[in-house]
Amino acid sequence: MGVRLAGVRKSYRRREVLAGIDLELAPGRPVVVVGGNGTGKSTLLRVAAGASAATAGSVTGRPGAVGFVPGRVPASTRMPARAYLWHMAAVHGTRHDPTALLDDLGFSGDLDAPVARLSTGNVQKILLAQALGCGAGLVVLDEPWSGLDAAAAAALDRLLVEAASTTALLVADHTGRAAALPGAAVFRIVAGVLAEAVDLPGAVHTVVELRCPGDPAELLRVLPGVRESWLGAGSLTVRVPVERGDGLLAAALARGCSVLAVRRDGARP
Ligand SMILES: Nc1ncnc2c1ncn2[C@@H]1O[C@H](COP(=O)(O)OP(=O)(O)OP(=O)(O)O)[C@@H](O)[C@H]1O
Repeated sequence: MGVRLAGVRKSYRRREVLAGIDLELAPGRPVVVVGGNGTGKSTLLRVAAGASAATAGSVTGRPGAVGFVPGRVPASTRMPARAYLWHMAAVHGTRHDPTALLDDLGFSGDLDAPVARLSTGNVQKILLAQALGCGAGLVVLDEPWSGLDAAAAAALDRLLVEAASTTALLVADHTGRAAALPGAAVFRIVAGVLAEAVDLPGAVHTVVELRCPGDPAELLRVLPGVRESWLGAGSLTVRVPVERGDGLLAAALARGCSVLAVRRDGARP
């Protein structure tokens, strides 16, 4: 059994960032979250990893040890790198040598220097080593390729392919590398909920301009297949894969929208 997020919501003050996330994380099906800045990727990852509490909903089946690379460097990294790795290994309750992955990743810094004084790429390698080297049942990685040189990035590709078959994996990534993992399911967060898998390059889309009653964010949660949306003066424009166009139109009409324009948008690069 994997890790299950059900109806997960997260608000900061009155702003709801996650508005009902349902997600299953299990070995063999790495889940990749892509999308624009501020859509809630890091928030979702923190909640899944147990680093932040959901406002509502549940996360069940989370294993005792979670390997987590946060989007921001944690304060504990004032510790020397070696001490930090052993500290994290103790936190994870593992007997694995936490420095073992550093060679694979091409770590070139001083293990006795405080993590915070290492170069950006070497800090990232320390964070990856503690997350991937502890035998965790769940690994959550926020932009794991960030700051890595080409050799380290390729090494991480290999490590993740290996990890994904035995470990539940949740990755936020804008480089496109995680989406290439075998069996990857790719999602976007649209209006606080997970939207369907992102299309492969070359997919043909329909763009529909609508005038709709009510809250557009609320509507976007129920319109099927939306890949992108734009708010105009009194209109909402959405892009859907061409095969989802009819379903989108039917759902929009059922919600009282009128259709202002429909165009075929051709292949995207
Ligand atoms: N601790 C916090 N307190 C208040 N607001 C927060 C906090 N963390 C995130 N937010 C807000 O929640 C929203 C989602 O942020 P989040 O970092 O999850 O987005 P993201 O998709 O990971 O963005 P990016 O691609 O820029 O990293 C943003 O509007 C952000 O300002």
